[in-house]
Amino acid sequence: MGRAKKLIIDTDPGIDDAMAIFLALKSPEVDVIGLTTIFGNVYTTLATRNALHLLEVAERQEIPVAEGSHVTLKKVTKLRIADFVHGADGLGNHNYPPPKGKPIDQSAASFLVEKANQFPGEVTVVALGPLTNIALAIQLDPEFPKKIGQIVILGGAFSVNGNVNPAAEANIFGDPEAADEVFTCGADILAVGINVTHQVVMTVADLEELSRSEGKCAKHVCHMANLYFSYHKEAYGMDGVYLHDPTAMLAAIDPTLVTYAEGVVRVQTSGIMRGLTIFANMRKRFSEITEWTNKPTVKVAVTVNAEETVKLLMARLSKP
Ligand SMILES: O=c1[nH]cnc2c1ncn2[C@@H]1O[C@H](CO)[C@@H](O)[C@H]1O
Repeated sequence: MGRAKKLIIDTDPGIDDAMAIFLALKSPEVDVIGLTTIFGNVYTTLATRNALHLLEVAERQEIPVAEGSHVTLKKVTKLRIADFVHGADGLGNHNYPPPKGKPIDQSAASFLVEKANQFPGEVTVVALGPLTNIALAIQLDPEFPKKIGQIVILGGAFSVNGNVNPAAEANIFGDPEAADEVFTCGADILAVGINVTHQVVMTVADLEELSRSEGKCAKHVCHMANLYFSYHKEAYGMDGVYLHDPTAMLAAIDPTLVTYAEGVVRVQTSGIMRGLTIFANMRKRFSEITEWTNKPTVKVAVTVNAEETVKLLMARLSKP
């Protein structure tokens, strides 16, 4: 095996974020060099606290946590927080004790820029929340898209309904202006949308199996997961949960788990379809110039090996 891929996780923990973070920490293919935090499932301050808590549970406190933006790219402070999915504390309403660790004295955007400069072309960012920090990194250093290795985005609803409303997926809806800036920045981007993550489900039986494992992270996931399961029962009538963030993380770890199409993605930033992601494939040569013309292309995941994805997540979380 080659050298481990350097990874920064931009995250708003979140129960499925917790699974994805633990998964990365238990995966030899990647070396997690930092966590950056963002609002989304919780406010940014709580995201930072939860990131530090999860590193403590995994006994990986040496990994730096850089706090991200508290507001959207347009400085909007009224945010939509998904406490009804993850609980008021973001981790299933258990009010875990405050972490001992502290975030580093550097913003998320500045940390992202520093690492991209320190290891040009070598750093993968897995973005599990709204894309504000990544957009701020691009504004801070316009060369960031060229210097970052890859950005794997958990976000978007490509040719399917959203989960905030029929148009928009939660992470893109959280900051559509940032998302449009990131999708068109020219970096090597792989977007994993809910059209793909809705195929990857952890069942109650999977959870029970996980709870029998000796893994400390697995046990912690099981402790947190109840509320996430009851939300899916209520919202979708299902006895299982969508593995959004772990699927994006596994696509970064093992790209062969997904197939993708390549084209230009633009994000709707106004009106009733704010947050809509529209992918233009390259098949038609439009006679007119459109908002997609001459923009850099990105990769958008189309299919996923769901069975293998769930299996890998379970195996890795179960490691002691
Ligand atoms: O209904 C919802 N509203 C807001 N956020 C949600 C909802 N369902 C899931 N997520 C969260 O948003 C990301 C995927 O879109 C995931 O991080 C998931 O935990």
